[in-house]
Amino acid sequence: MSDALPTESSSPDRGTSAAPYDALLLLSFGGPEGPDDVVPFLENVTRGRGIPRERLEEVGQHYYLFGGVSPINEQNRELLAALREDFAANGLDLPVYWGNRNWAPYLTDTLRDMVRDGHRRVLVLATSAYASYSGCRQYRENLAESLAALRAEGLPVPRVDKLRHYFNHPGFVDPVVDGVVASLAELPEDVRAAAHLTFTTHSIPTAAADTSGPEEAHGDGGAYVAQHLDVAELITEAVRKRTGTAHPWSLVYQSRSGPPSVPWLEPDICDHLEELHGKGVPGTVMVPIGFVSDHMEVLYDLDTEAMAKAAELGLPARRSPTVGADPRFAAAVRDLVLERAAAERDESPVRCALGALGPSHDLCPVGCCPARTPKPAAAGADAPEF
Ligand SMILES: CC1=C(CCC(=O)O)c2cc3nc(cc4[nH]c(cc5[nH]c(cc1n2)c(C)c5CCC(=O)O)c(CCC(=O)O)c4C)C(CCC(=O)O)=C3C
Ligand SMILES: [Fe+2]
Repeated sequence: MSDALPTESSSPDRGTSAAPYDALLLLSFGGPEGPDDVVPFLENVTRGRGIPRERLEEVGQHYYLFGGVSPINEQNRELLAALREDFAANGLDLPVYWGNRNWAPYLTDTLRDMVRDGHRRVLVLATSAYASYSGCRQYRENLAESLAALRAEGLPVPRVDKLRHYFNHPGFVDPVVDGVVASLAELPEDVRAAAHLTFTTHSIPTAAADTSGPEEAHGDGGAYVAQHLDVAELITEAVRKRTGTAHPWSLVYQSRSGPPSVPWLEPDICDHLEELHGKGVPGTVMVPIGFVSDHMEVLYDLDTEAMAKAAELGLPARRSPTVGADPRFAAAVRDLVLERAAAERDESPVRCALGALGPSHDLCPVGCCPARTPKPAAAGADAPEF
């Protein structure tokens, strides 16, 4: 159980051995890099997922507004560079690769390269910090599918493990706190002290939220909502320590898709901005804690749509940055890699985590974040063959 693990709020010295691992794989979503990529990208994302055609056309327009380019790939290149730099500077000799679910470089191609380069024990960093089907199990399904493809090609199949959820690692949280403090300072002085912190994340179907994480661990909203609430609370407290102000806050949702008949997590951020304004709140900072970089869901759904809503209401608003390629995040990944490597060597490492929930599990338990239609998933307790 995670609550029995020794926990620290800052990283201990862990040495430099990643053994038994021989490579790290950055696993992400992928995004289009030009107008011709947009439709094939959206087809990849939505294959078999029942998203209405109108929603797809609408989301396509979001990408065309930015020349058909999502910033996510460039941001992952920057994270890759930050990881390599941090590892090299700290004596961690572990090659880092990058593969995506929905766009080149595709996961299967990257894993094939890794195997050809001789790697057999691969650790995976997914660019989602929380538990959920979309942010965790779906990546594990992608891994299982790619490993099966390699096996079908007659290649050796590496063993893959996935790093634990890092939403409450100080290297993920601290840069966000800095960003919130800076964004508050950019609000007009007369609204700053009473400004509301609007924490935001991706909406998902309530059924997916309720079943996220280990089944027995959480109530309504599952691990997904519980983890976001924990992060929101600890960021608010860290901001209070820095500014002396206990800002009121809420957790809201964005980027909903799927048919209206299916319930998703609410309130939507734009409805919430209206509500805040109606209650006389003088200003807000939107804090996208659900995302690891300022990709399209941030650039469009927050910077374009939610900002337009705030302007329409006359509500002063700022959007604080995501962690991106912050060197503290790169150092956090190194800490998590060394922690997991030590755990694999049965060394009972100290786990670094903030907040009330404690460090997340290393190995997703059987049935964690279930899919609507069960598929093989690698890197979990229900996937011993990988
Ligand atoms: C929890 C979560 C994260 C965070 C965790 C993580 O990062 O993994 C996330 C990230 C992202 N989602 C992204 C893009 C899209 N997500 C879609 C659709 C969906 N996302 C969902 C959930 C999540 N999504 C869900 C439940 C759906 C419905 C369909 C389904 O069950 O799959 C669609 C289809 C059209 C639409 O409905 O919007 C698109 C285009 C991009 C790329 C942005 C860029 O290009 O910069 C990123 C990082
Ligand atoms: Fe998404």
